[in-house]
Amino acid sequence: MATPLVGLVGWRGMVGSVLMQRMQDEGDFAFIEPVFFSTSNAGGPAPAMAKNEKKLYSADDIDALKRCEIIITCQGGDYTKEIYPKIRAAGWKGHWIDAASSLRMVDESVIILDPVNRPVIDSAISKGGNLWVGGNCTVSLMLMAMGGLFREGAIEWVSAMTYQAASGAGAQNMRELLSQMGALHDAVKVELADPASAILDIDRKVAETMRSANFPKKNFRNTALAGSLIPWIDVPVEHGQTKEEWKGGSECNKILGNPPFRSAGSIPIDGLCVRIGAMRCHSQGLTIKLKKDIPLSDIEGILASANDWVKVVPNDRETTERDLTPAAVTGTLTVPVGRLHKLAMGPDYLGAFTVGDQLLWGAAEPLRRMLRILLER
Ligand SMILES: NC(=O)C1=CN([C@@H]2O[C@H](COP(=O)(O)OP(=O)(O)OC[C@H]3O[C@@H](n4cnc5c(N)ncnc54)[C@H](OP(=O)(O)O)[C@@H]3O)[C@@H](O)[C@H]2O)C=CC1
Ligand SMILES: N[C@@H](CC(=O)OP(=O)(O)O)C(=O)O
Repeated sequence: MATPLVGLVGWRGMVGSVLMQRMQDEGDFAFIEPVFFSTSNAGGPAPAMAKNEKKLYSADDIDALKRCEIIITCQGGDYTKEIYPKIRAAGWKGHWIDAASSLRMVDESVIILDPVNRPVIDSAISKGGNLWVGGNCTVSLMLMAMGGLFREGAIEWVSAMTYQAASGAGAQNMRELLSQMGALHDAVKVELADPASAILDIDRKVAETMRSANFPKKNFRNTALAGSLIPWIDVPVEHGQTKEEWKGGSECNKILGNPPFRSAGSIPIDGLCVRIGAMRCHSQGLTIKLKKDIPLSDIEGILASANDWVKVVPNDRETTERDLTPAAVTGTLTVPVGRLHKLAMGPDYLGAFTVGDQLLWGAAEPLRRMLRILLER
């Protein structure tokens, strides 16, 4: 391919900014002619990565979008729902790479996570596929961690209990989490400075503060996250699940190229999704029913060999406290998996805990890797 025009939409948002940084880190701009789009500042200056296309185009301008051989969008689902049908109706045959969930489950899309499903991607490319959608962050991070056991066909079912960061709810929610932390600290800072103060007085003041009307909680739908948690993510769907929980089963099976979730031949994957006060790392406690008893040392080898980013953390206290936390993982591509041990239910039940940065492998990284796969064909 000659240097292709690649349209970038949503590049200044939270996911888009992480994507731009990763593309710069990996030298991706050397292989493309970027064309930057905006929903709010058409005609303004494009960012520093621009080469010949120095101004921002309107993200609604179908003719400008159609010039691009590849479009990457992190603008969000509403944008995708409006523009994708229009650009296809206008006859555009280029590659659309999307962070939003809107097109994940349509027949013609592939959910991209190439360290896990490169054969599914390659097969779609050979058949002329041109719609590539990043997976849900929790799903992608679980598959990056457990990809080895899925690849070996060793898993009968998975229950994933999640501990999801504020970033998954958006930039405003990250800010609100910090405001909540600050408000709680402010409420008791005098008592904290006095070593003789009573801890139960501090606790009572903290509880009163998080329940008070002026506690900053608009973005979290009037619920405290700091000092608390929220066991509900996204809208309700069928079977008592939230949409985030439904994505676990539906998207995992699609990524792996299995029959659809809840149909014969698919892997049951289900659990409860919970928002906690981490900034941008999602964690998950996994219960895995294996098809047979596999020795723990073999399991560790299978998991560690699956891709270059998964890291098996020994099941000891010191290493776990050091390496298997959001604080250790945030801002990195490493996906540690640890607490590996056989559960009391039997030798074919595996317990595991994994952590991953939901803006990297959970959002931006699969998109830029898909771009490179298309450029390197
Ligand atoms: N947050 C997440 O964890 C994940 C999100 N996604 C998907 O990515 C989409 C985008 O998410 P996210 O990046 O969090 O959304 P953001 O709200 O951060 O950015 C979306 C757009 O908002 C506009 N915008 C308005 N004000 C600002 C501002 N002050 N700073 C930056 N941008 C601003 C920008 O468009 P413009 O430049 O045109 O004005 C930007 O592209 C989501 O809708 C979702 O579909 C996917 C996986 C994970
Ligand atoms: N829903 C996820 C974030 C997200 O954007 O997911 P999706 O890409 O499936 O819409 C969370 O709250 O953590």
